[in-house]
Amino acid sequence: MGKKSRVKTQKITAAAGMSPAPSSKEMLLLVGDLLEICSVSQVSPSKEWEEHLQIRAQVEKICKKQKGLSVVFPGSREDYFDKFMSWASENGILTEGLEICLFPDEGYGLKTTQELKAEELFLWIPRRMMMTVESAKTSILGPLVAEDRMLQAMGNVALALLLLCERANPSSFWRPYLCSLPSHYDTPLYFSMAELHHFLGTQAMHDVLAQYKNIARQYAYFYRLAQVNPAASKLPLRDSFTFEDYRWAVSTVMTRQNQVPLEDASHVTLALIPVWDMCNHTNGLITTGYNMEDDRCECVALREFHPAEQIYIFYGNRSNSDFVIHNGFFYKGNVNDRVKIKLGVSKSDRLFAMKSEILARGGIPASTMFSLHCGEMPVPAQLLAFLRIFCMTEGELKECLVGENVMEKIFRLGDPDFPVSWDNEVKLWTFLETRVSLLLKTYKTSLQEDENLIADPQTSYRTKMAVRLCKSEKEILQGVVRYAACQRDTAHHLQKSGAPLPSPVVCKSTSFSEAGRKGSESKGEVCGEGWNNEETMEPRETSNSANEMASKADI
Ligand SMILES: C[S@@+](CC[C@H](N)C(=O)[O-])C[C@H]1O[C@@H](n2cnc3c(N)ncnc32)[C@H](O)[C@@H]1O
Repeated sequence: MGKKSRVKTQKITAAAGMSPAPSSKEMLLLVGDLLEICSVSQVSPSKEWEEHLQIRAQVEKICKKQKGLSVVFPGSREDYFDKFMSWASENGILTEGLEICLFPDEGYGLKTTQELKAEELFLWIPRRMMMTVESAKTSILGPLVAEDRMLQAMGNVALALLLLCERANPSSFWRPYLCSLPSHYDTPLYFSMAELHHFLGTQAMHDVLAQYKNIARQYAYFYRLAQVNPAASKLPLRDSFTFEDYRWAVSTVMTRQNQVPLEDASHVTLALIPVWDMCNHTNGLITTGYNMEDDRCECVALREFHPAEQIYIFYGNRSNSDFVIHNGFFYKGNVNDRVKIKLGVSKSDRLFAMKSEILARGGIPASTMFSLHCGEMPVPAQLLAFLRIFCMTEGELKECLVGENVMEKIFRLGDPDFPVSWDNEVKLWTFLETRVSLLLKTYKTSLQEDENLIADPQTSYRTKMAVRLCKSEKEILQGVVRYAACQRDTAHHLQKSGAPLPSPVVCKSTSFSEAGRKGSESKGEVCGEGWNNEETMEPRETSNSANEMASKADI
């Protein structure tokens, strides 16, 4: 069926002037080499760029062979918006008062045609309209998911492959949705080498390169699987599965996925949620939840919106590095912005055993990534506790290990109001100031140079994004240096004046762990890191309270 419509979207195989489609054997060899290059683990930071060049060269070789083989829809996405919104409303999505509109900063988004009050329900999407990992299991992809451990463990990959299978099917139920999606993205997977270069020296660079490597490795793994596994014999991926296809599908999932509860609420699953995923991000609270009674995702207004205004939602507590790497945009004025910094107790430290024991009791690894935040309070409780332990004398360490109320003492280490000693305070703030000042020296450009590049109309959107990230990292780090110097001076002054240490009457803190973000854990040896964009919608009673939903949904 669908021969006629297939003509429109089917791949172009060896059209005039093009090289003939590569043989499966040839492709398997190229892809096998890619898998090998991408399977080297633990590359030292100084070698990561070199490794990336090697991966890129192999990917480019593959892409050259695959030129013209991807499925593309004719015309542009806006040609399909009317059909998409009609399909959505005919199938139970509440679209009344909503229009898709082009906005200068965020691309397409949702506009309200009516007055919306804060916390007013304006959009719902029934479960059957979502593309979920469960849809993948019951689709043509089902037999492969049932067989492959990697696909079972990585819902985001299953969703990406489902997108590609549905895109190749002219009679897909999802067609109006698929046609409405962007044809390309601004995630770093799409950056040219020249654009990527602007991440050099940033704290985000490692994650940018790791993302590319993971996706290239996944592509090689799943390309091979589609070719050799009998459970994949009926998949359109066997005839055509290009790197470009995978980069598109991964970026679609990465920039639009969300977690929703399963029907029986036992677990969560990943979902693409049509129409809702047209909403762009602003600072605020999560206002989307899952109504288990009506089995649908519901979204209430973050604040009041007037007719013709864009409706924004809040994507979650993410840094600009998260936004750039996983969503392909930089958000100016991000109140949750932060920079990662690696700190650890050296194994050659004479007091390593005591320090790591106290850290372990407080749930902090002896060596890990910490966050430095933007704003007035750049040092979170967990990092403060680490720094205090890191700088303790043997006597101070013993006090946290033996005696009464040691756990209370350990948890209090994250409380800025209760220093261990003035000497410890002076040491830890001096250490942080020095460490972050050194980090600032590794950046390749000055703030002024960044600003010039951003202001230059010749600079590409993607380059601007990388430069803005670089600039914001430096600004956060400069803020930390100023804060640490100020804290050090205050402690020094109090020490000199013989001020008594504040003594706690009631223990204020019970834990200094930072709220963990979903999706950052490693999900499999071949596939590496998750794509780190999903938020969770927890089951909830029918309610319009934005705050109630936010507290339940923002994990
Ligand atoms: C869920 S989609 C929203 C709809 C999207 N604008 C579109 O055209 O399909 C998320 C994407 O929208 C864009 N976006 C969302 N919020 C943004 C913002 N505040 N600034 C710039 N781009 C934004 C980014 O490209 C992001 O990957």
